[in-house]
Amino acid sequence: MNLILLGPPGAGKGTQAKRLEDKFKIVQLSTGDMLRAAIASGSEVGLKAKNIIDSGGLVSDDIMVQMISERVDEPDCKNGFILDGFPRTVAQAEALDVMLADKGLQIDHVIELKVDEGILFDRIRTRIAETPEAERRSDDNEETLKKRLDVFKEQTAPIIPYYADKGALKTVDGMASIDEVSAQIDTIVAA
Ligand SMILES: Nc1ncnc2c1ncn2[C@@H]1O[C@H](COP(=O)(O)OP(=O)(O)O)[C@@H](O)[C@H]1O
Repeated sequence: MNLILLGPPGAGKGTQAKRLEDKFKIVQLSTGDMLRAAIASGSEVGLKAKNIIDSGGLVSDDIMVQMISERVDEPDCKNGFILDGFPRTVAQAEALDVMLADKGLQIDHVIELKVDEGILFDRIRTRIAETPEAERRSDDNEETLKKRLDVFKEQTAPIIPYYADKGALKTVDGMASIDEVSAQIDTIVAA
């Protein structure tokens, strides 16, 4: 089973992806985590990505599509995967369709976690406050947060109608409790 989790920063994609990993023995592919690992390793992609991420912008579609394409080919993805943070632009969504078709794969469910903007600010502010500075993500700060939400609205939100038009989109109330959100997702994937 292959899934896409969609939603703005702070929507709870990572939390739900972890639960889905355990429940269905499929792997979470978080492009944010993959990029942070690339930065930590000092790879060429990491060097290109660092300043972009710290400013709240988006890494180029080419780099991201290549990164996901290679990752999906790894053996641990054979049971299925959860895309978290990808696609983030309509161009990425289109490239994903082509890439998966080439590999003979498909997405089974596209699940949007819907959360009001004010709540997102509160959640991320709490995440910042509760994480010691040394462990904090370099893009978890007030200035970058606003930029990340703006980038989501401008560049990522258009993929919601992209999937809705294909009849592939399921929307979940991301403001419900973590357990309720999981239950809603379970109902969708069981259908
Ligand atoms: N698919 C992608 N395309 C372009 N940039 C990405 C992508 N995924 C992650 N990034 C970069 O990594 C940053 C952190 O991503 P992520 O951990 O998913 O954060 P968020 O908490 O905003 O969902 C993004 O702000 C962006 O700079």
